Amino acid sequence: MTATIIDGKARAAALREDVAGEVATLKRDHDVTPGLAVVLVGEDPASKVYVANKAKQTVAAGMVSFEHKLTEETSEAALLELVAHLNADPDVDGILVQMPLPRHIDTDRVVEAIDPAKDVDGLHPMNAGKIVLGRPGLVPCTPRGCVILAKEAIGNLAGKHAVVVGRSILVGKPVSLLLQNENCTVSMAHSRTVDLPSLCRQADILVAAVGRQEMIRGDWVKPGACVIDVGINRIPAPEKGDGKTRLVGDVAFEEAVEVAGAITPVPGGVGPMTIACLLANTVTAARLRRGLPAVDL
Ligand SMILES: Nc1nc(=O)c2c([nH]1)NC[C@@H]1CN(c3ccc(C(=O)N[C@@H](CCC(=O)O)C(=O)O)cc3)C=[N+]21
Repeated sequence: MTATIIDGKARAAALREDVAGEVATLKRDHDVTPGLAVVLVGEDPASKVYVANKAKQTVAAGMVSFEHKLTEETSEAALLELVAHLNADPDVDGILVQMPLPRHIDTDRVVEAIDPAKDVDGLHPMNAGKIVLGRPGLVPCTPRGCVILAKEAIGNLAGKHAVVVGRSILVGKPVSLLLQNENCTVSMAHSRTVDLPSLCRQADILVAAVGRQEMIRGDWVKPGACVIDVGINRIPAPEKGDGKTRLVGDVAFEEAVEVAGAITPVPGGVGPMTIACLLANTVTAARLRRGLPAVDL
């Protein structure tokens, strides 16, 4: 059996269309154009590419993009000052500070300085707390993308056993909570889990968010399971030419595709959903900030 490949690129394009429709409605009915500010500190090449993609897709959806590129040497105080400025700017509905930040900057302090109402990354403790409580709020983008893709593949998730491998603040923890809110039975696995392969084999939904290339093998996958691969690992690809690289996930795709019922590819799976969900959160933030009800996106 060969798994259905879950087309994250197509699902993300559909979500961006919905976002563009809501942006047009906001403009028509309320004369509001949502604005997203993205802050990049330093010269990390991968981050630069992501930030450029975010800006392009923000504009394509009809929103305004504000890009702030700061040097690697930027002080924490200067970054906090920029965040305060963006918090106060009425044209800014969403603020995203690209991670990772340089080592001399305290990431938690920066995240906590962002107005929770503008925290389109969903990382502020206030928004994290709302997920725990199952209350509506701004939800982290990659975890939300995982849930949307799982639903795309298997529909209602209620009663499914989801195994989440990885417990990071950015993905593992929030995706576990979102899956619980979808009425899954969730197991959270991590580096100290005993016999990880056999736990994974019990998963109807297997979410791989460890950041280790191809760690999850085909024989860890229950036949017919839905596999969501969050990993974005850039590895050398000498077959493509000198110095070239390619992306691989946390799942050994060629093995898992033979066993799973549905699987996300890397690239073209969760990655594009992350940016589409960021745009959706920006619309949600723009509405809520003006006392308008959130729309389902
Ligand atoms: N504050 C913050 N929020 C983030 O959401 C955030 C961040 N910092 N720092 C870095 C990670 C990483 N991230 C990705 C977004 C899109 C793709 C994506 O679109 N990937 C494409 C391929 C891109 C390529 O070819 O390089 C794909 O998987 O098909 C990947 C990774 C967001 N992150």
